[in-house]
Amino acid sequence: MKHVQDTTTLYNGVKMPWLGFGVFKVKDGEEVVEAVKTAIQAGYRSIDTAKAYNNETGVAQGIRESGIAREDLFITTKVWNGDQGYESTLAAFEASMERLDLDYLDLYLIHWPVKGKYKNTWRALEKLHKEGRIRAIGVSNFQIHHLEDLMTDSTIKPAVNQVELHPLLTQKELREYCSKHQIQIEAWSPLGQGHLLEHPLLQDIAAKYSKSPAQVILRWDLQNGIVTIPKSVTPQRIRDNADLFDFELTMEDIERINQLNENKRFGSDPDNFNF
Ligand SMILES: NC(=O)C1=CN([C@@H]2O[C@H](COP(=O)(O)OP(=O)(O)OC[C@H]3O[C@@H](n4cnc5c(N)ncnc54)[C@H](OP(=O)(O)O)[C@@H]3O)[C@@H](O)[C@H]2O)C=CC1
Ligand SMILES: O=C1CO[C@H](CO)[C@@H](O)[C@@H]1O
Repeated sequence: MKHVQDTTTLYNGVKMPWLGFGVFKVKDGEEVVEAVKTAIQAGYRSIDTAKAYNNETGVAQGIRESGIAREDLFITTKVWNGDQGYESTLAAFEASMERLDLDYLDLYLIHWPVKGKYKNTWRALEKLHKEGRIRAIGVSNFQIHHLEDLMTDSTIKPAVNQVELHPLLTQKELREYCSKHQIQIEAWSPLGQGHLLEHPLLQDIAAKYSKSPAQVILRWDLQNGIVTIPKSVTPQRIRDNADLFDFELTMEDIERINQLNENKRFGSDPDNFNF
């Protein structure tokens, strides 16, 4: 990847930017409007929201005010746990599209693998995809066993699996499984929600390249073939997190970062969540 707008090609041919802008915990209204505008100005072309983030309306306003053409953007939202099931997912999708002020969506994800529900939810996503309402459909927080189960009797396989992934949770097995099945891995909380930025090894590597620890982690994602979606409401950080294309980590430094894995989660465990 050489440029902020470079893309990965999903197995169905859809192009998805390697770098996206996450908006979890960004308040609807002025905060999210300004953050989205700043991100688009800094070169981000992908925005990751969810019904659960309660800011789809503000995301839409930020996009409108940025003046960018719709076809130049890649918008992701997600079906929330309480909406899972066939009919309720179809209704939740229409409500998200209304709030997002869109007539097609780039990527719709099942937010969490709700037991007994996610297969019927997937049927709804397949229908919307076949109708041309969504360019790519995928999942989030799916472990290998959830993916195996989903793919045993689905006609379309997920194009993306968005999971918690950062240097303390490198998800090696899941990444290998997804790579084998041409499912693009996308990292949520890539900066460990900000907790990883004081890590001595990351600070050491950052100093060597005259970059920040955040930039080192995001570059580690990109060089590992992982789509990444850092969040910030701080204009300078939004810009810095997209300034990743003037340096390259050596294989040795990538390996040093890989060794930090502790299987440590900052978020919930997909096998043991309760929302
Ligand atoms: N599918 C899922 O279940 C989930 C998906 N996500 C998605 O992933 C996105 C990213 O994850 P998120 O949990 O937000 O956490 P991140 O790992 O992106 O970290 C965000 C935190 O790091 C701080 N930060 C960002 N950039 C820098 C920087 N350059 N230097 C110092 N601090 C920095 C931010 O502060 P500040 O904003 O104050 O600048 C914020 O506190 C979410 O916004 C959401 O879109 C997240 C969780 C779950
Ligand atoms: O994306 C996420 C952030 O918001 C949700 C809770 O409000 C989380 O569960 C989820 O993983």
